Amino acid sequence: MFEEFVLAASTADLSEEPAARDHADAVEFRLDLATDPLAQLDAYEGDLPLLVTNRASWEGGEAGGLGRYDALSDAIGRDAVAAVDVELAALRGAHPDPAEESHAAALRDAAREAGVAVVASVHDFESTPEPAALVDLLADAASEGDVGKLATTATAPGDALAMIEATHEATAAGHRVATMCMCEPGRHTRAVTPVYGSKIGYAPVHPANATAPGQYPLATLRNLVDGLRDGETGE
Ligand SMILES: O=C1C[C@@](O)(C(=O)O)C[C@@H](O)[C@@H]1O
Repeated sequence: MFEEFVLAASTADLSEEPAARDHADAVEFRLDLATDPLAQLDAYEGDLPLLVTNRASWEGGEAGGLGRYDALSDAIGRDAVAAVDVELAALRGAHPDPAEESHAAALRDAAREAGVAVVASVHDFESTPEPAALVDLLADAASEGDVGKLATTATAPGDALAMIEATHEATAAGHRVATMCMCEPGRHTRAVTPVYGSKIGYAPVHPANATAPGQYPLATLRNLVDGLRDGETGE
């Protein structure tokens, strides 16, 4: 997974999968936003492979404490689960609780054992650092996972340019990355960074269920990414 660009329909509700199938390559299942996530996984009969995310509250999600690793460990044992998201800060031991690092490392080992890809992720909910700092973050993330993912907050068009440049540089340096800016000034990066090597896009099936600010609806992002790649918009 992630050799080619993967468009993930981001959702807390796996019953959206049939609606996602026409446009998505995978489903990002947000365990932290879901009701009864393990029961939803038990009942899942969809076609699309799942990327499971249980975003920590200290990284902008709703999952509190180390218990979130239990749900992820359970999830990666399922056939439908092809990838798992783990926060880079935990993998790097940058979190104040040292148990985060050991839990994250154990989860990554278990994922590798199960043939499940690891997305090492970083979020900045305030700003977009300079391109050189972004490249460093991407290199760190890519070295900890099969893909290094970076989502930052754009407050001006220059932030989008910084992310595009960093995506290009990190990819040229041989790192497998996924990049995007959150918020309106950076929205177009979601369509454009795949041209420079970004390997994952995230979009809600229904705009009302967006999992981050500035996401395009799924069908729109599919159309934009494919249009930029193939020179056709499908319209
Ligand atoms: O990390 C990401 C990227 C994201 O924050 C976005 O900006 O699209 C959406 C999240 O659901 C996902 O886990």
